[in-house]
Amino acid sequence: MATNFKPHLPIIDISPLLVKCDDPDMMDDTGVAEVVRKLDRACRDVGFFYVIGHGISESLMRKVKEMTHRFFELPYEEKLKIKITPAAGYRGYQKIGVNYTSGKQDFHEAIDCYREFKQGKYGETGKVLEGLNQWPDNSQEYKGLMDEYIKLCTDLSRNILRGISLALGGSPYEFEGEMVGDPFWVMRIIGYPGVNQENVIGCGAHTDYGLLTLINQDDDKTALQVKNLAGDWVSAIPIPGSFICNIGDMLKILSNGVYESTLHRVINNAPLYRVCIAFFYETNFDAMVEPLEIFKEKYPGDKRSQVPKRVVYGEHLVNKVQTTFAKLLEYS
Ligand SMILES: N=C(N)NCCCC[C@H](N)C(=O)O
Ligand SMILES: O=C(O)CCC(=O)C(=O)O
Ligand SMILES: [Fe+2]
Repeated sequence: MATNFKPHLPIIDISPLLVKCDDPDMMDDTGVAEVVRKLDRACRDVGFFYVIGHGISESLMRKVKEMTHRFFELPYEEKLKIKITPAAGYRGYQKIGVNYTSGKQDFHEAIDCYREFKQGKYGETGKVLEGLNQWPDNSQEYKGLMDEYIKLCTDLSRNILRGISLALGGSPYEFEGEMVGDPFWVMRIIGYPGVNQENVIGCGAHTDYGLLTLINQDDDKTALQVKNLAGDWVSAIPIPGSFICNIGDMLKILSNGVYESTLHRVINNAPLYRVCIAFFYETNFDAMVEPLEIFKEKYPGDKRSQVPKRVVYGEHLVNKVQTTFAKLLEYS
């Protein structure tokens, strides 16, 4: 890494927030107030930031990526043993070209996972995603590691959202009430072969669907690009040990449009295979998501900002999944 390296996205050390995150008066702490101020700036300016001081060990983050590289190195026949299908609740492995974004094929392969839930819990909408996550059966180790990782990412997301809740001028707990008390999560374990052409897109431009995303990416390739306020694509250069954190569609709605979900895409022009583990922290699956009263009062909105419409999160997710995999049956 060049010594004059200057990332385009803010870097936020959230350790002061984590120390105090169970104290309702955390905002009285000057360290917390400083983190909150930085979160507000980052969420208003670009909607993407690096998180350091997050308490998840760099060795665990690295192990997750190493095991993922090992999985994608397996022969296709092996990987296809845990193939994604509608009957499996859209959980499991998809080969390159199966995933579509805005009607175009993406150049990545992935394992998709969702929080598991009891059959029937979320009615007709939920049925689409019913099933158990699929892991290579010769690797209890991978599943065990990822279960631990998911637990840590869930706690971390909730704690970052306490800071974001304060940043919006609320109590620390605005994102833990009725709509978010039982958070759903999604995880995509993604592999992008290196390609030598500018026009092969690893993942087309999109916003994320939920509240908050935590991205754990390889340290030695730059591929994720973020659209900034000026409309330019800026690279999210890897910072070892950090997560890249970004805002999703549900946070935009809950915040009454004060924080935007930011467009991003992936182009891996490196000669090397890149992996990324994207963890998506979401609202309750069956939540009717609409701007929170407190933020409607604080930010009545001006003519520029369109007030976001309300949506049942599970319906938003299922719509996205079905569009993404509209061509799935042609591949099985
Ligand atoms: N769960 C989330 N956020 N997944 C993001 C995937 C984005 C690409 C997908 N093909 C799409 O068209 O949305
Ligand atoms: O590969 C990445 O860095 C990001 C992937 C992503 O944006 C997504 O899966 O939603
Ligand atoms: Fe994304």
